[in-house]
Amino acid sequence: MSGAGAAVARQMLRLSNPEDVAEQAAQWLLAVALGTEGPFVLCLSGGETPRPLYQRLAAPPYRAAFPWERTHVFWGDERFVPHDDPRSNFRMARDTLLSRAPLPSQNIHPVPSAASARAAAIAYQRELALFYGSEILTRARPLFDVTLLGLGADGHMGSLFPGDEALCQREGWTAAVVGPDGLERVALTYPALDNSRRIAFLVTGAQKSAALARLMRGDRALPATYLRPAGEIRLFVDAAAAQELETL
Ligand SMILES: O=C1O[C@H](COP(=O)(O)O)[C@@H](O)[C@H](O)[C@H]1O
Repeated sequence: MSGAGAAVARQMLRLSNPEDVAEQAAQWLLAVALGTEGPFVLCLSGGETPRPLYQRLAAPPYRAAFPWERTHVFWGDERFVPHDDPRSNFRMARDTLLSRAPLPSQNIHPVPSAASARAAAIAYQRELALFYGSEILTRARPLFDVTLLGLGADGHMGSLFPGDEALCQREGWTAAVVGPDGLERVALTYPALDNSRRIAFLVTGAQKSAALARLMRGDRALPATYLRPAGEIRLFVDAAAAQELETL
């Protein structure tokens, strides 16, 4: 696990439904992107939860207002499947956002295709280091301006699952992991995720309420409990996901 370290500022926005979550997250992302000088480096989450956010960013008013030409996108994790596979996190972002927004193609940095998940993880770390300009991360100059993350009902975030040995990785920025469903994946590890200026979780739906309550209780089995980014952690949460918080 990452170090327990000093407490990190967590701010939760409780919203009515997934559409409100997407709208508030889009407004916040736009404000952060416009307030960032030079390249705006965004690490995307996969799965289903961010779909409405990505669709919103690719539509008015965000499409015209967002500084796409200086935005670079990476992924916090990827399933080890071809980019065209319906399970691909790249494909979800491409279909909802990247094919619709005027983002220069050289600013899109998917987890590379490779012969194995391990080779993909190594190639992805190389791509990240090339972009960052160093193989050594410094918190004074974070790799990502914003990292988006989701929370699985089983408590995973990105492709870091409770109990996985990748949680103990202190040096490498990426890892090849196998999820509980047997699917191989490429995950960013704590060294990379923590090298974010800000982390934002999008958490919607009743099926996430137990995991969210565990996170807010500081459950030590949850990978998200150990995140220590350079700045804040923001949680955009809908009412269904928040329902178990009342019992805390
Ligand atoms: O497998 C994954 O799961 C999480 C959560 O996905 P969701 O569909 O419940 O939103 C996601 O954040 C991650 O990127 C993805 O690979």
